[in-house]
Amino acid sequence: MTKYDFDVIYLGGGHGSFDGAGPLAATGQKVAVIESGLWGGTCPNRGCNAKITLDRPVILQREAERMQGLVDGAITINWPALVAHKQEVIRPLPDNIAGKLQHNGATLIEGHGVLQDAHTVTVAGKTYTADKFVIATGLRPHHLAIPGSEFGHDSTDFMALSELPKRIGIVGAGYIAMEFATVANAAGGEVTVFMHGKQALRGFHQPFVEAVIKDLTKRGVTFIRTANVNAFEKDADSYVIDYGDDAAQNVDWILDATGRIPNIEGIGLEAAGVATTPHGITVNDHLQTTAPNIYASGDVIDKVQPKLTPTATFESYYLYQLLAGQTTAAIDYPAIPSTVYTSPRIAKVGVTPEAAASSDELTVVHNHIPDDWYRQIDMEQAGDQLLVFDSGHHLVGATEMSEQAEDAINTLLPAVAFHYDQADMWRLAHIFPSISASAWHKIR
Ligand SMILES: Cc1cc2nc3c(=O)[nH]c(=O)nc-3n(C[C@H](O)[C@H](O)[C@H](O)COP(=O)(O)OP(=O)(O)OC[C@H]3O[C@@H](n4cnc5c(N)ncnc54)[C@H](O)[C@@H]3O)c2cc1C
Ligand SMILES: NC(=O)c1ccc[n+]([C@@H]2O[C@H](COP(=O)([O-])OP(=O)(O)OC[C@H]3O[C@@H](n4cnc5c(N)ncnc54)[C@H](O)[C@@H]3O)[C@@H](O)[C@H]2O)c1
Repeated sequence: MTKYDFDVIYLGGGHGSFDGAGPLAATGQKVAVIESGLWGGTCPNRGCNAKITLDRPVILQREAERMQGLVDGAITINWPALVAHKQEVIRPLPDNIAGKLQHNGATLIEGHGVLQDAHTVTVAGKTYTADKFVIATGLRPHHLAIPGSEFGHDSTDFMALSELPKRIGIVGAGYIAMEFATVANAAGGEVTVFMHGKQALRGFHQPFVEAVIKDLTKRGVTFIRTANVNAFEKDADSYVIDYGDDAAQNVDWILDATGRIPNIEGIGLEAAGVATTPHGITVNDHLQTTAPNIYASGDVIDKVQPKLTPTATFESYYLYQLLAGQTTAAIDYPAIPSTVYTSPRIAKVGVTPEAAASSDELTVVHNHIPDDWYRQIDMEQAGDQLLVFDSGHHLVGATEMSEQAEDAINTLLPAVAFHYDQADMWRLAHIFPSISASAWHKIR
């Protein structure tokens, strides 16, 4: 038994924490998790799970649209019912996550934790000590520092709207802007996206991004490029977005989707000797901060890997293995996949086609999605896939724009992560017909 109350205390109860805290507690270590909001953090309550529930009818609407003639009638989205359904779906998640942690033997502490030194945290006036800490406090929405910024809302506010406003102005052109523009447009909103620069979704294959923008434009979304949004104003019953010299637009609701920033202030990191940058907590290749007994996990880390749930889960599980003494190795990240849940989606993993273009060792294979008989079933009319192979025909990267891109890319992950050769690829027998069989057919 250590001289501390706990072996490990986690600050924050999201994926960066609970995916590893549970298994660690199950080994018999004394583990506590502190959470100031909902158990499970952003992803289940106001991120991935919540968002994808709102997306599902959009997919149905698009599928019915493509299949007109085989099915009759357009699908319209009942927004209030959809938001209520989303709430029903996600309501049990915090209790489920908390219950699982407790079942594994972890102590749950509710409240805002503040480190007092490298071994002590206070929560609502109570003090707890630990041999080690894991900081997993995540990100919060960035708000533009402009006059009237208080009239802007964030993604959590959007997903809680009981009525969909008529005219919606979205500032930013990243994941949240593009996904929520898709949902709001499908549900009948008049959407304008104010882009900071010329490109949306930097980091994704731009021809795919432009195809999605073109499709959304055809559906009535307005994209204003290089909009210098410099003020929000109240105007009777509506709001005005000022975006340049004499350029302004009236809307009923404003989504400020200009990024997310790390929760590193007001939690005692300085007192504990934990160094930070504006992008988050500085860690070494063992996710150890500048205070040797304090680790960090998830979105709050300053890192090159994408700040997504699969990354947070991977880090959390790695820390479990490290703190349980099962490994001493540095973290070895796999290629982290990601998807923008527009319709069509854009998904990617590993080496990009852009990086491949500047290498003599890599080959890019192009597949046009509508040529695949399996995609013809639900009449996909647009979409492309780019596969990157090395000289030994190992798949090292893939990016796809299609209605089922997230599943097509997901199924290929083992080939990328484990460097499958042709023999390995043929050892797998996929359920047929399926999106997996369709995707694997293209890489063998
Ligand atoms: C709208 C939206 C959609 C998203 N969609 C996707 C998606 O489709 N796929 C995907 O992979 N990722 C998605 N993400 C990103 C994903 O949600 C995050 O990468 C993931 O939640 C990170 O987990 P985390 O544990 O690091 O942080 P979080 O889940 O944010 O957890 C941090 C927790 O710490 C708590 N906390 C902070 N400070 C303290 C303190 N001092 N004391 C106690 N508790 C504290 C917070 O309340 C929070 O619960 C989305 C994010 C958003 C906002
Ligand atoms: N499908 C997914 O996996 C998913 C979905 C939603 C969110 N997320 C996560 O949440 C994070 C936050 O999402 P996000 O869309 O807010 O961030 P983002 O970083 O993806 O996009 C931010 C956007 O805001 C713009 N911007 C920045 N400063 C601006 C300014 N001053 N004026 C106007 N525009 C400005 C940027 O150009 C960019 O287009 C993502 O990076 C991702 O980690 C993931």
